[in-house]
Amino acid sequence: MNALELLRQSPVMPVIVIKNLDTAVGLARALVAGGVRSLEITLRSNVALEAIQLISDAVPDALVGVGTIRDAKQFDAAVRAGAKFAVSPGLTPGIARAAQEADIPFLPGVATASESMIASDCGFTVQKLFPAQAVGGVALLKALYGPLPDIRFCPTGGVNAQNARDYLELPNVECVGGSWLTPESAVTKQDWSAITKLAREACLLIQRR
Ligand SMILES: O=C(O)C(=O)C[C@H](O)[C@H](O)COP(=O)(O)O
Repeated sequence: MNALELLRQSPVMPVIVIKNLDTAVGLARALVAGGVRSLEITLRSNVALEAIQLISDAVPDALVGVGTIRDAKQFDAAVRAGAKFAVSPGLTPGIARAAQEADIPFLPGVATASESMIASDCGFTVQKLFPAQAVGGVALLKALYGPLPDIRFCPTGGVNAQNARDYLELPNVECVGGSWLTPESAVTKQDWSAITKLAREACLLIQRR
């Protein structure tokens, strides 16, 4: 699977922080039950790698990836844990090398035309616009489409059920990312039916063009 095919799995990529390993499998199953298969497990907790391994083993229908990659070491550790794709809020030369060597889709984070061009130069033409709302949102993506029409984006950061559709209508957007499918209160209570409902609503609400 390449990065474009990854983004086409579902219109929304949940950005997930697993704090308690006991919630990992239930949360993944709840999202998959709602139609959301690609799961970005961020390296923002100390159990993230274990969670990637656990979900990969226990939920075969999930496509488990890693997020918040900040250096090459983390990239390699995530691949060893079973991550099937990787996402970063930015791009460094070390991460670019690790991603070129690894045989998994990688979305570098970009926020400007120059960053998008540098990432594209490194071979990554499918990118995460981050933090999407803060750096210009829909207007920025429309502006980038003129000079950089071949680049495809997954806007993330400030995207939610209310504005996701505006992003998905753009020709250079394949998928949006966000944390709104996994509210901490529902995860803590292990209210999996609430999570499944949010995932299902996201898939229904967000009509592809
Ligand atoms: O952890 C990462 O790798 C990030 O890039 C940050 C996430 O993309 C945002 O935290 C999601 O943003 P919200 O949906 O506004 O909560």
